Amino acid sequence: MAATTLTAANLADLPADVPGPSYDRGAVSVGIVHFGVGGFHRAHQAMYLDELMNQGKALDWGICGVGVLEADKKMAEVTETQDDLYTLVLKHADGRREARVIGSIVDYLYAPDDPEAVLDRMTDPATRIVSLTVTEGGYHKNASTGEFDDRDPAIQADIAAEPGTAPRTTFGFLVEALRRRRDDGTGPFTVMSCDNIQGNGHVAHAMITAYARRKDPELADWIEANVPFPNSMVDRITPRTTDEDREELQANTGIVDAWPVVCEPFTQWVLEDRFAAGRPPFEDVGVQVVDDVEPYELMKLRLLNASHQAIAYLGYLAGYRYAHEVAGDELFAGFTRAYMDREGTPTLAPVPGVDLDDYKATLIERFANPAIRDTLARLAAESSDRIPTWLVPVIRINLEQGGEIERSALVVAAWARYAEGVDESGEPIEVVDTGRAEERIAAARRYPDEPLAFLEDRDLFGDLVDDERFTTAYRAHLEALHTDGARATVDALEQRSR
Ligand SMILES: NC(=O)c1ccc[n+]([C@@H]2O[C@H](COP(=O)([O-])OP(=O)(O)OC[C@H]3O[C@@H](n4cnc5c(N)ncnc54)[C@H](O)[C@@H]3O)[C@@H](O)[C@H]2O)c1
Ligand SMILES: O=P(O)(O)OC[C@@H](O)[C@@H](O)[C@H](O)[C@H](O)CO
Repeated sequence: MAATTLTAANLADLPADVPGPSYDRGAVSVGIVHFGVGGFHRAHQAMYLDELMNQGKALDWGICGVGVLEADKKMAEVTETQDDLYTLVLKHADGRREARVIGSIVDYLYAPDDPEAVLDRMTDPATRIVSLTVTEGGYHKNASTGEFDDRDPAIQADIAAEPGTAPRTTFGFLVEALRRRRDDGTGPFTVMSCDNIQGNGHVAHAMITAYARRKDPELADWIEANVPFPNSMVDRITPRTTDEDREELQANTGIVDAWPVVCEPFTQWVLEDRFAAGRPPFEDVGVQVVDDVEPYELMKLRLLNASHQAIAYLGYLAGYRYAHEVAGDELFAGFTRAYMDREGTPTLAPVPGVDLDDYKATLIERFANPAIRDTLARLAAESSDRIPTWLVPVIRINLEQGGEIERSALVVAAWARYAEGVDESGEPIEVVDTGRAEERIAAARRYPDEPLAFLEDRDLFGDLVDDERFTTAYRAHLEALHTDGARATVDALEQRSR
């Protein structure tokens, strides 16, 4: 098969079964600036925009991506070489692949190279939405107090900088751009968070205004009064792109793409309709535009994301390395479903139009899709941002209402066991937890002398360490994980609760 390097000039040479943009990309203008162009943004928001553009709509809502981290340099290089084009490959469970080339991202700026160019884009009146997928850690929210946490050195540098100085962080760019737009009368843009955070819009609002208040209280008041931060629930399992994905794409289609995205066929986006200066007609491509996103996002975070945590640590300790292996193992699938039914679901309000039994069954099927090859390492990274956000609220509510906590306690214990950094076969585990890995590993290794040491961090767990019902379950599970291993511990728990 002839090789086609993915560039604008080569779009006409794409194979017949890989559609490219049907619209004239030259006619697309930027309306959205997006921070955090990673796998998920390219599989989700940019795909929805591309679908709209294929319908001849939203051509004034093109995306300009922005990267603020050193690690984003690679994305800058690839977007430059490929005219911002990339291939999105849906992997069906039966082995089928569906590929298409996405054209909705039309520019990419690597902020450290030219911060003023980013601010120029953000202050252009044509920019009406600034969207974010900057991970849970990108919001600087202290999980325990719920307050803005200014300990990140880059955030501290941006707070200390004089007004008008080029920022380094996402918050720095947002607030400086809003200051300039207020001062020159351009007016606000909408800040649209698409991260997996409960109340992602509310959190973005609270943290960004808290940051702004540290720099300029009047500006913070203006942001409070003028900038909308709609909440959203976003869903599509998007693993990291691997070299095998690149090679497979080339072998199947001839397309040479330095950074394609692979993901599951399922996709969902539920979005609140609060925008300062208009929005694309998202509902025309299946986005659910609703008044209140909360029931949907709690359902997703406490069932899907919290279950991912259950799968990650227990599965890894048991010797698995991929999510589908764990979800395909009856014991672990049963445990995960029981967590959902007995601990996650009782904390949820009814979700309009959703049958939760179907939803949960579909989740196990999605996790079990063997084509996705989502690694447990991805799911087990950044645990300090994830367990407190998704699982600790479930535990708290169940403790308050006398509900079950056994399985959640086992997941937390499995995190502690995983954070010791050695698996059940004595192999080292790479614990990825930005800014916290060393401290988490040290706390985990205080077992067995201090069995509750891992829970003592109140930033992460609040007062769980003081709750005897929780600590009794946690201690027993942690001990069982050490003496019997993950599989036997899960098995014993499931036998007991039959
Ligand atoms: N991958 C998924 O399955 C999935 C699904 C739903 C939602 N999400 C959300 O999207 C986020 C990103 O996931 P991804 O798969 O694209 O990850 P990724 O690693 O591919 O990309 C993450 C992007 O965020 C940027 N980023 C990270 N920390 C940042 C910070 N402090 N400030 C600014 N930018 C920062 C990175 O530079 C990168 O561009 C997740 O954390 C989650 O909230 C992901
Ligand atoms: O990407 P994170 O850090 O929010 O969480 C890891 C996974 O649970 C998550 O990426 C899921 O795959 C995703 O939320 C599915 O929509």
